[in-house]
Amino acid sequence: MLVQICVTLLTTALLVASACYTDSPPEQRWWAAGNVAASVGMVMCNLDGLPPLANAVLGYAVIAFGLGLVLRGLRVYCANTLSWTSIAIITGIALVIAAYYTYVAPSLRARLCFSGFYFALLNWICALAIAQRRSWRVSGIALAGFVLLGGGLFLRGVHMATHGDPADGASSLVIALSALVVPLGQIIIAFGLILMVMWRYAERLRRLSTLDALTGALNRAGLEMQGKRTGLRAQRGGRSLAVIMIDVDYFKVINDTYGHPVGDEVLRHLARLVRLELRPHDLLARFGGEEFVLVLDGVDREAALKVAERLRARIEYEIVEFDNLSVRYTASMGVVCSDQHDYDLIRLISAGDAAMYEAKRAGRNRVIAG
Ligand SMILES: Nc1nc2c(ncn2[C@@H]2O[C@H](COP(=O)(O)OP(=O)(O)OP(=O)(O)O)[C@@H](O)[C@H]2O)c(=O)[nH]1
Repeated sequence: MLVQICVTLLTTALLVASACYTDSPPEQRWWAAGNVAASVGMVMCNLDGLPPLANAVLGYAVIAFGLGLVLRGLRVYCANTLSWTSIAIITGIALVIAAYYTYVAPSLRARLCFSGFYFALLNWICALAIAQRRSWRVSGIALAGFVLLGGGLFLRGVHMATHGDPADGASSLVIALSALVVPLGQIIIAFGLILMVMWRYAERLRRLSTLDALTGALNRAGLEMQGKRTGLRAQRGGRSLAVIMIDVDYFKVINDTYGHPVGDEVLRHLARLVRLELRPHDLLARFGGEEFVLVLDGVDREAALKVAERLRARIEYEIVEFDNLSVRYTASMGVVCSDQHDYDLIRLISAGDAAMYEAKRAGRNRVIAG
C-alpha cells in the first residue's frame, strides 16, 4: 500500500507540474485536480488514527470525486463534457455505500470489496471515454493504463469477495499481482495523459506554423512541405500535376473602398469557394497578399483549365456579404501542368505566376494557360 501511495503522489506531482504551464488546456487541469483529490482520498483511507468518518467513508468519496474529475477531463479532451451532477452521483455512490458498510452493516471486507469493484468500474469508464475517440496512436497508452489499473482494482475486489479476512491477503497471488498492476497502471496513465496533451500541442504548433491564420489555407512553409510530397507522389504514380495561380483583381481598390476587414472577408470567401472544389488530396495555399496556389494531383492541362474556368465563373457570380455591404470581385488565373513543364513545384509556380500576370495584362477576370 505504501508503494501505491508513493506512486500516486509521484504521478500526481507529474500531472500537476505539467498543468502549471499558463496556457495548459482545461482537460490537463482536470486530470491534475482529479489526481490531487484521489491522492488525498487514498491517504485518508490509509492513515491510522483518523476517525472512521474520514478513514472509512470520506476517503472513498474523495477518491471517487477525483476519478470523476479525471473522467470530466477525458470528456473535455474528446470535445465533450461531464456534468457536475454526474460527478456528484459518482461521489455520492461511494459515500453512501462506504457509510452503509461502516455504520449500518459494518464490514471491512464488504467495504474493500465494493471499493475494488467500484473504482475498477470508474477506471474502465475512463478507458471507454478515450476509446470513443479511436485515435489509438495518441491515446492508446492512457487507455491501456486505465484498463490495467481497472484490472488490478478488480482483482483486489475479487480477492476480498473470495477470501474472508483481508489480513491474509498478503499471501495471495491475486493480491501480489494487483499490488504490481495498480501502481504500474497509475504510472502508465500519467505518462499516457501527458503524451495526449503533447500530441495536442504538437498538432497546434504544426497548424500554426503551416496554416495561414486568416484563410486556413496552407502558408508558404506548409506549401513547401506538402507540395513537395504531392509532387513526388504524382511523379511516382505517373500522374500529371497541375498548378493554378489565383490572384484577386483590384484588391487594393476593394481595401481602399470598403476597408481592410472587407478585404479580409474577400480572401476568406475566396479560400472557402476554392475549398469546395478541392478533392481531399488537393492543396490550397495562400502564396502572398491576395494570391493563392492550387496544386492538383492527377489533373492534366485540359482538366485544370476546366477547374480554373469553373472557379473564375463562380467567383465572378458570388457576392460577399459583410457588415451590410455586398461586394463582388473577380480573379485572374494562370494554369500550368507537369505535362508541359516538369514536376518541380517552384518552377511550376513561377510559370503559373507568369501565366497569371498575362491574364492580368489581357484585362483580368480570365484564365490563361502557361
Ligand atoms: N485586407 C487585406 N489586404 C491585404 C492583405 N495582404 C495584402 N493586402 C493588400 O492587397 C493589396 C494588393 O494590391 P496590389 O498588389 O496592387 O494588387 P491589386 O490591387 O489586386 O491589383 P491587381 O492584382 O493588378 O489586379 C495591397 O493593398 C495590400 O495591402 C490581407 O491579408 N488583408
